[in-house]
Amino acid sequence: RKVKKEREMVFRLHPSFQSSRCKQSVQPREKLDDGKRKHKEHEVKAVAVSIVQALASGSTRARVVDLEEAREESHTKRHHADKQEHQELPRQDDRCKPPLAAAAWPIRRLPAQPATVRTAQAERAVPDEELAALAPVHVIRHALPRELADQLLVELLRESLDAWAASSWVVHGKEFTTPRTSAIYEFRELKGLGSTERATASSFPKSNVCSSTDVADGHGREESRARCEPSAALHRAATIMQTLVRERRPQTNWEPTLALGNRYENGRACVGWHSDFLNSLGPRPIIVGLSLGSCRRFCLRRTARDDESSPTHAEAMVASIPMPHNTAVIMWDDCQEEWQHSVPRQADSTIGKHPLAGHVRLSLTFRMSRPELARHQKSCHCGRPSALKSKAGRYYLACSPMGASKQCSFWEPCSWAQEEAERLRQRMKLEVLHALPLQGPAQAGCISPLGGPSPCPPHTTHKLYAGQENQTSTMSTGRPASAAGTDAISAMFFEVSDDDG
Ligand SMILES: O=C(O)CCC(=O)C(=O)O
Ligand SMILES: [Fe+2]
Repeated sequence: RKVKKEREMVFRLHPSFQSSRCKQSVQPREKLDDGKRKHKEHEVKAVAVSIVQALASGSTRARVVDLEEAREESHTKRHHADKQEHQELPRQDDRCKPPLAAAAWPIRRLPAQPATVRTAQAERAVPDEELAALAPVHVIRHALPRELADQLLVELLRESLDAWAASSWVVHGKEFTTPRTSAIYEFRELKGLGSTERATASSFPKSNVCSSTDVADGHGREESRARCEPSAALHRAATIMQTLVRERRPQTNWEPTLALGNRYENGRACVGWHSDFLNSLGPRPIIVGLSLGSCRRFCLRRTARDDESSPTHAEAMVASIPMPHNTAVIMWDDCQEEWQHSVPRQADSTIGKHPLAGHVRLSLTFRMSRPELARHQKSCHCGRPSALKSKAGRYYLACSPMGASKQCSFWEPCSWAQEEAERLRQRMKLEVLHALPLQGPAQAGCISPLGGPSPCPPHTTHKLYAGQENQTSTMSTGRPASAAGTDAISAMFFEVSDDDG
C-alpha cells in the first residue's frame, strides 16, 4: 500500500504522467512479468523517497531546488525505463511515445541570452535593448576586453577562496550565514585621478594582500565584510565600468570607489530579493554589476509604491537576465528605489558552466561611496549605525541585522534622503530637457512588457531618445561631460519620473 501511495505521488508530481494521453505509456507495466514489475516498483519507490526527502528537508527554497533535481533525476530514470519497456513490449498507441514525455520535461541549461520578462499574463524573451526600456537597467555583453575578464576571473577565483568570507547575523537567537562569500575592494589610491590617468597609471598596487577582518563598510558601516586590496586588473575594470556608465549618461559624475565581490560556489549559493544598503551611497545610486565565471540568472522585480492602489496591477513583472562571463548590468538610479534584485537558487544542472570556473560565479558590484554622508549617520536603539534603505520609493532607517548578535525594533522614515531623492529626480529631468529636444510621451517609445506600444507605467517612464553625440553639459557635475564617449553610441536611454511632468 505504501509503494502504491508513493507511486501515486510521483504520478501527481511528474508532468509526464499528467497528460491523459500519456497515461497509456504506463499501461504496459501491467504486462511485465513479476520480476520486472518488482524491479520497476522498486525504482519508482526510490524516486518517490528522494522527492519525499527533498520535501521534508531544508528551507522552502531548498525544497524547490531539491524537488527540481529530484524531478530531473526521476525524469531521466523514467525516460530510460520507458525506452526499455517500449522496446520489449508492443506499442498500444503510437501517438504516445516516450520521447513525448521527455520533451515535456527537458533538462535545460541556462542559455547565455536572451533575457525574459514575466508578467501575470505571460513570459516572453526580450532583447537587451528592449529590456532597457522596461526596467532601469542596461545589460552590456563583453563588457571588458576578453583577456582582462579572464585575468580577473583567474585572480579572483584564487583570492575569493583564500580571503572572501560569508557574513552572519542573528535573529531571535538563531545565527544565519549568507549562502555566498564576499569581500570589499576599495579604490582608495585612485581618489582624485581622472579616468584617463586611471587607465594608464602604472603605480597601482600589484599585491593582492587581503586582511579578512570584520571591518565595517567605510563611513556607512553597512555590513561586516572581508577587505581586499584591488589589483591592477581590477582597477582597470573599474575604469572601464565608469566609461560604460558615462557613455550612456554623459552628465553623470559617477566614479566607482569600491567594488563588492560575491562568490557563488554552486546553484545553492544565492542572494534573495533585496535593494542595496544606501548609507555610504546615498539615494538613487548607480551600481554596476560585473559577472565572471558561470552563467547564472540575475533577476529584477518592481516593488509597488505606497501610492499605488494594488501591488498586483498589470505592470508587475519579473525580469530574468542570464549573466554569462564578462557581462555587466548597470542598475540605474530608479533601481534601488522602486526595484529589487536577486540571484536565485538554480539546480546545478541548469547553470551555464564556465570552462575555468565550472559552476562558480563571481560578481563585482561597483559603487560610488560619498564620504560626506557620514554626517547623516544615525544610531539605532542597539547603539549601532542604522541601515539606510529604500523600498517602494520611500527612504527609511532601520536596525541592520548584518554582523549583529541581536536586533532592535528601530525604524523611522529618512527625510533627508527622501528630499535628496526628490532633488535628484528633478535634476535628472533638467538633464533630459537640457540634452534633448522636447518629446511628448506619445513619442517616448514605451513598450509594453508583452510587446507592442502601451501606456507608459504611471511612475517611471523609460524614454528612448536618438543619440545626442555632440551634447556637452556642465549642469549636474560642474565639469564638462566628455562628448567623445558618446560618439560611439547610437542611442541613449533615460528614465524620468512622470511626477516631473
Ligand atoms: O551577484 C550579483 O550579481 C548581485 C549581488 C548583489 O546584489 C549585492 O551584492 O548586493
Ligand atoms: Fe544587491
